[in-house]
Amino acid sequence: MTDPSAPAGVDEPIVVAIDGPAGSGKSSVSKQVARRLGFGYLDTGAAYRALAWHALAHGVDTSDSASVLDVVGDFDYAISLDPDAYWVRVGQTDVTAAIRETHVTEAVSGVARVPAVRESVNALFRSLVDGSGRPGVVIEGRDITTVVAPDAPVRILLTASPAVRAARRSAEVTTQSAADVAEALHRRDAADSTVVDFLTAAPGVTVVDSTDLDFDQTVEAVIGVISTVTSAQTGATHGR
Ligand SMILES: Nc1ncnc2c1ncn2[C@@H]1O[C@H](COP(=O)(O)OP(=O)(O)OP(=O)(O)O)[C@@H](O)[C@H]1O
Ligand SMILES: Nc1ccn([C@@H]2O[C@H](COP(=O)(O)O)[C@@H](O)[C@H]2O)c(=O)n1
Repeated sequence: MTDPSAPAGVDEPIVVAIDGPAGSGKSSVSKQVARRLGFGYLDTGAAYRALAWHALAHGVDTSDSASVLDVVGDFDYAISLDPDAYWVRVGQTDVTAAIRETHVTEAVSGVARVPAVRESVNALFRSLVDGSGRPGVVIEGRDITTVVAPDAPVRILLTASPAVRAARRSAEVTTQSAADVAEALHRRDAADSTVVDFLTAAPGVTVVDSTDLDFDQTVEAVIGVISTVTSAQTGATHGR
């Protein structure tokens, strides 16, 4: 993602890397931050979800790594980085809504724990950021601050208490009981956190805890972190 020989700030977008557990607000907050700043928005979880959808469509057992790898070859994935026109496609099929369905959410952790899958999608994420054509990109997921863009100028761990995250997710889901929603959310975090650590901030990563913040306050908090970091860098560039 970083070409050290390129003059800073000329061609490369400013990368805002955001990680956090399920239901912490990564996608909704990142999308709004991107809108406010005129940046692109990259939802990395969508790639894992789309691959899980693709594997299920081929009748694959997503807990079996070898079977998952069998269907990676014809996984034709595309995603929009426009926060006002978000879509996800596999081949000619728009899967934007389908990848949020419960059966896909339940299968996604199996796909995400395959190392070759992670390497492949991480390379894709970096090329999407580089080719965004935007002054910056907000990219969110689980390992963005640590693996995908560890050298990003802005790195944030967005978190909230488990109870608050479960309550927010439960408010969105009408087809399951609150207890079932909470259980599924915590089960997915437990599975995912065996692969990457998104519960503790890596060195240099700023924590934004939205437990006691509403949505707008959380967006402001993230924009505040971005402003602080970018103005400090501008000051350093100008010798201040
Ligand atoms: N600070 C906040 N206060 C209240 N609601 C919030 C806040 N942040 C996010 N939300 C709401 O919480 C819900 C979950 O947020 P979102 O889907 O963005 O989380 P996420 O971290 O991307 O989850 P997942 O990883 O499961 O996709 C959404 O309905 C969102 O609008
Ligand atoms: N950087 C990432 C992003 C996501 N995952 C996996 O994808 C699943 C779905 O992510 P959402 O953000 O859309 O909920 C998530 O549960 C992880 O299994 C990942 O591994 N790394």
